[in-house]
Amino acid sequence: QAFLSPLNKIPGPWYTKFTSLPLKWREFRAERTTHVHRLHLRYGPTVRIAPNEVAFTSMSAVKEIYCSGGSGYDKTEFYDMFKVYGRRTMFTTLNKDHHAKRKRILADRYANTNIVKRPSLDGISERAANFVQRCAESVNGSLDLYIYLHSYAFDCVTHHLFHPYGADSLRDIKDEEIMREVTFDDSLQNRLIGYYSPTLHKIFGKILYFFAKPRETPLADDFILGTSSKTDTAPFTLLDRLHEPVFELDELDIAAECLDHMAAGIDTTGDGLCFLMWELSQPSSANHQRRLREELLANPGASFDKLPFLDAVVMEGLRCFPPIPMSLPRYVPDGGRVIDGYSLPGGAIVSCQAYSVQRVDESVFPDPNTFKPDRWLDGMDDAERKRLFFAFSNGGRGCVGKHLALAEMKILLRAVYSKFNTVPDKTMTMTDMEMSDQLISSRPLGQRCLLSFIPINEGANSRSQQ
Ligand code: HEM
Repeated sequence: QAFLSPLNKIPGPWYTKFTSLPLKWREFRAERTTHVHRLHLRYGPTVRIAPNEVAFTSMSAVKEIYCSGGSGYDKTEFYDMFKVYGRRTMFTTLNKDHHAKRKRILADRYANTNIVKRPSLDGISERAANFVQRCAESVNGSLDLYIYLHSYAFDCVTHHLFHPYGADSLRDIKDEEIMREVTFDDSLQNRLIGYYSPTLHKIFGKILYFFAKPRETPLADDFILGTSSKTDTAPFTLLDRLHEPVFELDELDIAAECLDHMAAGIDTTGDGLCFLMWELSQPSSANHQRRLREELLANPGASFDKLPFLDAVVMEGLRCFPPIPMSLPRYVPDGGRVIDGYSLPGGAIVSCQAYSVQRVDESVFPDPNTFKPDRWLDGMDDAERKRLFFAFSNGGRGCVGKHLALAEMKILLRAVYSKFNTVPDKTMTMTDMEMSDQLISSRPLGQRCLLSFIPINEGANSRSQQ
């Protein structure tokens, strides 16, 4: 059968005609993203990565797979691994009609007009101030950003879901424990075995426990189950919307949706900021850090979304270090489709990964592995760059939390870099910051990121403003 597959015309290593084992091996080793990227560099923008799976990086493929008909092709059962409390949430619905129904309920709370409302933004700013307080306390030592940026993201996302019942993990150790439980989860291998071989997982589940831990988040479950039943949260919150009787969602549906959004909001924003601040702290970025500070100090009253260099820094951070760098798998619809000139049968799995989409086409992103915020300030070809920006995916199933995430990132960076220089702690190694893929997101391998915060004194201020 392998010899007759319509995918045989697609470039790729010979073994992908017969087996997906090399790909699965990389997944188990938390290295899928770089494996797929290397295949793109060797075989081009379209590459076969397994007998029934093809990866793309072109703009036309992104449009076809993720945007055709509004929300693109249906998701694959890969997303079953993210089901919570046995329920399907907006993120885990596979079929686009089911998805559209749920999105109609939720989208309003994530619209930019809702995010920029005072009580929503004030909550983010307060949490950024709590973070800066941590930085100030660490002066003359170092701060583990990995921990505290995840705390910041946890506090911000739960503020948006539950205010006034959001978490306060930057100041309260009990809430920090919840964040640690979610963030230090190590269930990748266990969940992959459950997905690829449910029978093996069932038979050896108990023995497996000692080698590959399942996902267990009792503290987070308690927090969500306790909080999602509240009916008096602020009007801008997601929970307020979910409780509207007209939607007829039961308690478990509501809890599952909230847990999903909480998880979606912690690692993504936390890791995105972590990789970005690490990069900004490198000697090679000293100039970027200086320019960022100059812009912030020269415009103390400007809105966080009206600062061009800050925007460029965030865009370039998400381009170089997309928190979800990995393939977002979709099924080719019945009847088959042609993508980038290749005929694909219905049921084939196709995907794009942000890490490669944002790197492979060097005519749009020259010198793709270098962090260069200025590329986003060059008016030429701006539309091309934005069309290939895939960190939040694209189309109707793209990230609903995008505006919230961008507000959190910019408000935090403004608060920090208006007050401090950052440099890496001497104990950090480059290996600590290598990508370690999880099911869909990637985190720093060492799960630590120590930086030193050096306050900007008045003298330095006036020098940098000259
Ligand atoms: C920098 C931060 C973030 C990045 C890079 C990011 C990226 C993404 C990506 C790539 C997807 C599509 C996943 C797929 O198709 O499999 C997605 C979906 C989603 N994101 Fe985010 N995200 C971020 C922050 C957030 C935040 C703060 C929230 C909010 C609470 C959030 C909630 C969601 C939800 C609910 C979905 C599912 C959307 C749907 O299926 O319609 N994300 N995100």
